[in-house]
Amino acid sequence: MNRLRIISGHLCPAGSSELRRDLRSSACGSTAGCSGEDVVVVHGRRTAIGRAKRGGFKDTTPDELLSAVMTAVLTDVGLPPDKLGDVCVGNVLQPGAGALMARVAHFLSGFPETVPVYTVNRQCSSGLQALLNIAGAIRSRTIDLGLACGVESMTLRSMNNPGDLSSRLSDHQKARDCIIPMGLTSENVAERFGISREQQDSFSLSSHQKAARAQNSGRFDSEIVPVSVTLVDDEGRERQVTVSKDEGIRTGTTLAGLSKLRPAFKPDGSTTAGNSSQVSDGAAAVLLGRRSAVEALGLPVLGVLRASAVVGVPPDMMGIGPAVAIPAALQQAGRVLCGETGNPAGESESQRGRHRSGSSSGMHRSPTGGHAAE
Ligand SMILES: CC(=O)SCCNC(=O)CCNC(=O)[C@H](O)C(C)(C)COP(=O)(O)OP(=O)(O)OC[C@H]1O[C@@H](n2cnc3c(N)ncnc32)[C@H](O)[C@@H]1OP(=O)(O)O
Repeated sequence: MNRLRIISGHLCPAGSSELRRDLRSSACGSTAGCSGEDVVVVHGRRTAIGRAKRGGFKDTTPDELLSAVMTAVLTDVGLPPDKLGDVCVGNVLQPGAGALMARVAHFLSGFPETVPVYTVNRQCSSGLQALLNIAGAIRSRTIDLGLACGVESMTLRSMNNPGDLSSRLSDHQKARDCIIPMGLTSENVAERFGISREQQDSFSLSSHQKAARAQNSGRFDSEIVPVSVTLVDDEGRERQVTVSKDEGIRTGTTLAGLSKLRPAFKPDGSTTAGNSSQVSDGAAAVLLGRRSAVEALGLPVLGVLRASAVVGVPPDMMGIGPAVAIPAALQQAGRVLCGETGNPAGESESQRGRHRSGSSSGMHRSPTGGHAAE
């Protein structure tokens, strides 16, 4: 709820101040202005985010991580699994986008075979796509209740295998751009939008500081499902640990420390281990339903899904996706970001037009789309 309050504080109503109040009341599950057909969020849990290859989940398979959150969400609200109309799992790296892994997790969680499960891969926004798929099935009345999940073990799978691609790739620039390593797409964004190393480091510092404050004051505790796992050390010795804290947060981060780090992807670049997104292992699950069905079962309502948007962006700077998709989702919901001119990072109108007409289909290392839901 606190996060929803903070996010709603970033929004300016497109028309009147009444809209801001509407967002808050619907986020609180109030019935004011609501319909029984609303797609509502009932509950959600996640694992801690583990450091890939060196963290608490390095020896844990993703079906176990997924099963931990699937089980916790239903147990918390007392919902028998046979009430679920469908389960959708977002995954990028596991073979077959994790289809086998998801069905195994499903049975490890005690779900009956009559409840279906499928997986979806929309690169970085695969978990969000799972949520929108479940929401779409609720809206079309295919199901009443569904579980949307996301899971990744970056320890067990590599991002660096592009698979089988056409030799004609080299003839087409956009196609060629799809295999640019993500670190270099980050360098492209920094260069093209003039985001200096200092700006990246100071954003990273403030992100670590905020996350550390939240962790230390226990704000993440209720959303994290503690997972007990076996860890194997370098000598092959096993020990049991319970992972319940995010491992990527560095409480001792300083600007001086960040500024000493070498560029990770390009000798004269500005993306470093300190200001990059990290390589992680973890899982999350969210229970969604039609308001009428949710209320009939006496389940809580955390929020309402009002709008969403998917927008394609150029593959050589795929990281700008959210800057284009969030305003599009807000526009659909009749809201705008405070100070937002609809122009991500100072692009020209013609650039934006090109992005929007771009493909939204994901490619191996360079996702091409942005994704947002409100
Ligand atoms: C939508 C999307 O997110 S798409 C993007 C998907 N994700 C990616 O592409 C991942 C991009 N990131 C990466 O590939 C990796 O994080 C890399 C290559 C940049 C760095 O990988 P690693 O070397 O494993 O990073 P790691 O976190 O271990 O840090 C390496 C060193 O940098 C230094 N360092 C990292 N963070 C900090 C910090 N905040 N302050 C000071 N030093 C730091 C430390 O010396 C650290 O070594 P230590 O852990 O032994 O102390």
